[in-house]
Amino acid sequence: MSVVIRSALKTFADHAAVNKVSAEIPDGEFFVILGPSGCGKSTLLRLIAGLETLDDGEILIDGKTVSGPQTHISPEDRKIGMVFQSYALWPHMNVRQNVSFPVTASGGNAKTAASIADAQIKAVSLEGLEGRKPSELSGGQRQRVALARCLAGQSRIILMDEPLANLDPHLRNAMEEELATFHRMAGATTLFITHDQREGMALASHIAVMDDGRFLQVGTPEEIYNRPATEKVARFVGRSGIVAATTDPDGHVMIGGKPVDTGASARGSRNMHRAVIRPSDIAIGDDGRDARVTTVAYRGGSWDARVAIEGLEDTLPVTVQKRLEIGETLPVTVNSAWLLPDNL
Ligand SMILES: Nc1ncnc2c1ncn2[C@@H]1O[C@H](COP(=O)(O)OP(=O)(O)OP(=O)(O)O)[C@@H](O)[C@H]1O
Repeated sequence: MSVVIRSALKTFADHAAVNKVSAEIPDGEFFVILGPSGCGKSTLLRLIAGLETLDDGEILIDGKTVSGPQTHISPEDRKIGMVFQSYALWPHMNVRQNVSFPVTASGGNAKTAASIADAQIKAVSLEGLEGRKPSELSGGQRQRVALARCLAGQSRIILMDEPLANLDPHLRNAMEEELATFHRMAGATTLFITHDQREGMALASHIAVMDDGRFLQVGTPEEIYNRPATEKVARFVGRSGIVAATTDPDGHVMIGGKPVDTGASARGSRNMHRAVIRPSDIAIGDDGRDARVTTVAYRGGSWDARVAIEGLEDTLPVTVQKRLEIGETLPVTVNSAWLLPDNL
């Protein structure tokens, strides 16, 4: 089922938590809303779920208005599956009963419900805990029960509010893969919110980068990474350095006095630009300029570092295959860059 959001506005006191957001999410998408804490992600999801009313605008599910100026369909009539930060499990039911609840509640027989529940309990690696009550589980285990229950409901639209936030990194990676597999199999339209750009990039078919109640950019993960629309998007997604670029009289784009390839970037008519430099834009080799290492972090097999080049106002990200010391110098060449379109 498709979800269409038209100029959705939600204000708390004087602050627009969701400020005229629009998006068209086709059937079967894995749509990730990515943004820092407090940017309005949860409020937007709650509006789609029907847990909040709109101040203005409209939300349509499968072409039908569910929230609008004169309309507010109740959450239970929207037929949406939800996994929110608060797990909202039934405290008196054990794991199997919780997971099978959506099936029994919609009239499925006990045998079908148990077999669907067991498959989902296995998918989230909770076998052996079927008989436990939520109070006898860890936070991460409860989150997995909530996820399994949502998957068992077989809704055509699933809303997820940071469902993996309480899991340890190992389990989180495994659950990401489970989610991606489940999505490929079931094909339910999924709206997933996170402040973790790595997780968002891994799961999304499209990402909306949200800040201060607005969508800054909507695109595929590759578009958002390779062609960020604004400096905020470039800084929020992936590693980057953002520096001034100029166009010389022959039309070459120059960074720190050297020409760079700006690929598909639009240039506009101005000769001053802001340029985004990613690790893949940088080569390390003998004919480069001296760059001083300012930070280093081991990433398992490689090191992520930042380097400072005299005359450039931001440090640049590099990935190297050997240990570096802070303060040492590397020969660095900036080969390419993306010119930000927001200040053309
Ligand atoms: N019921 C409410 N009453 C008043 N203000 C609220 C309410 N719900 C949210 N807000 C405010 O609206 C803004 C957006 O909140 P929201 O929970 O949607 O952000 P978020 O991006 O989901 O954050 P997080 O990632 O921390 O959960 C915040 O400034 C928040 O304080």
